[in-house]
Amino acid sequence: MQKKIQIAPSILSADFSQLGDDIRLVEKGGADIIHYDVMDGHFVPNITIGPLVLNSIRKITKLPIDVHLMINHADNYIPEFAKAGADWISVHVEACPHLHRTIQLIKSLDKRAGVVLNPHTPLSAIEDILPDVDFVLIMSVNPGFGGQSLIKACLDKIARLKNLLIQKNLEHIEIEIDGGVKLDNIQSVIDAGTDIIVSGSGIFNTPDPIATIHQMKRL
Ligand SMILES: O=C(CO)[C@H](O)[C@H](O)COP(=O)(O)O
Repeated sequence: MQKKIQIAPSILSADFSQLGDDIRLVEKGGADIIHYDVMDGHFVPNITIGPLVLNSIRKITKLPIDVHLMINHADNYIPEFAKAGADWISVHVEACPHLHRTIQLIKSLDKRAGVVLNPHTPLSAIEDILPDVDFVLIMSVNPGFGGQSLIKACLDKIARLKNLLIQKNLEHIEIEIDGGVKLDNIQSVIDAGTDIIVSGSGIFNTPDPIATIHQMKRL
């Protein structure tokens, strides 16, 4: 099944003093999705933004907002993120002891549900939850910070996940990558079988983010 590759700028690398303008800019540039990173200072060693900021940006963009929860106790916060305007919500397999229940909670709120794997976590950890999710997010850096280098072994993991989805007749599940994707490595990411490309510094830290998105889309 041929899927359209989608570009999801991660606002972690936006200028928060002009967040609305930066989101409008990437929307104008042809971004398909806005990627929204939530970090709690426990599951990952950094703290970012919560439902309050999400509620504000929901008012200024029509693009789907993809909320990536890098937090412990996700079940306690998912309803609030859903109410604040999330369209997609993903949770880490490493942070959710009752992952099936958490995925069902996301779906009960009519949101697209995703499961996320850290670079060291094997695909076997998500095999049994695959029929319940809409997308799988493969971390290609250790989560917590933007601007890191892509861990190349994660591309092999994407290729193996793609084969697994074909074998299991689950090709409708989308594969998303997050971390270290830039113009100079995006072709290898596409070749591995990725459907959704998250890029933060690779878009916002370039001189012309609109031109960068256009170039990414051309590839
Ligand atoms: O989840 C993340 C970090 O945990 C970010 O979305 C990711 O790192 C994107 O930033 P960059 O493209 O600069 O690597």
